[in-house]
Amino acid sequence: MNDTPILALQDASHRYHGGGLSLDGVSLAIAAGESVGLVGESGAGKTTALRLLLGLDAPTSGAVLFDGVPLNRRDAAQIRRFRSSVQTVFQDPYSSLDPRQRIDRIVSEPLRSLGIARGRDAAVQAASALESVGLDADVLARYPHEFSGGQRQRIAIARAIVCKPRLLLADEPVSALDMSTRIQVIELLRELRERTGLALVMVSHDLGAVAALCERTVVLRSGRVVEAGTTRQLLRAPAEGYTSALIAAVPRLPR
Ligand SMILES: Nc1ncnc2c1ncn2[C@@H]1O[C@H](COP(=O)(O)OP(=O)(O)OP(=O)(O)O)[C@@H](O)[C@H]1O
Repeated sequence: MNDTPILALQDASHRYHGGGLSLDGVSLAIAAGESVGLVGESGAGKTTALRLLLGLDAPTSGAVLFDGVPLNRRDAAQIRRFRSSVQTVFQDPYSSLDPRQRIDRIVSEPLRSLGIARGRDAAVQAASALESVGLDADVLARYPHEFSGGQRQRIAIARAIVCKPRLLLADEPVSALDMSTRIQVIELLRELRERTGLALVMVSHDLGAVAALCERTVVLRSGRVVEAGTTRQLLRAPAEGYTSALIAAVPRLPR
């Protein structure tokens, strides 16, 4: 069995141009099939950590390791492997789908850009990805504006899983949705993970969503990890006052 994490931050720090440290010596590893929640108050560094994990920004010091090897944006072969293994879902399903493209083009885009499939093969795989998020193949010829927020987030998830990645990085994937849609999308992500073994890193303000989806939770404050452990343990008996305050800020959380 291969124990090397799929993706890891190794003592990673990051500084935006002209600013202070947005991330300060963070280590975090995600192994196959794991689910990790990243929580913390606004400005804690959650999105920065996710941007480093996605290779969108490079750490100022420390490293991002993909399958144990430092991620190098200039290594085209590695980046191609990375993109077929690590996919992402963003917060806003209204801005994340190109309004001028039909759903079949949107969902099959990773297959074409990664050279995995084209034409009829890509269409078949897109239809299958849509089916696995609970949408019929008849949505393929339609455009994003014809769908609700929850349906759009399903389409974004279909696009993310069409190339059968090992890890999904999700930045507030349910925050823009109303409560009942939120529960459905959480249930969909949970079911996808169970069925495919997809690993998940989720940034969320919603500790209820983290409790439902993530076995482990990492708490960030001012760019540092202040607490990390199983989500169950952390929610029941937080070691840090900061974590207790985050929990107390959530109106109704299953305990
Ligand atoms: N593009 C940027 N340029 C300069 N500073 C930035 C930039 N983006 C974020 N920062 C700063 O980096 C720090 C971490 O921000 P980050 O967005 O990672 O936090 P976050 O935990 O995701 O917050 P939120 O929950 O509000 O999205 C903050 O102090 C923020 O002001």
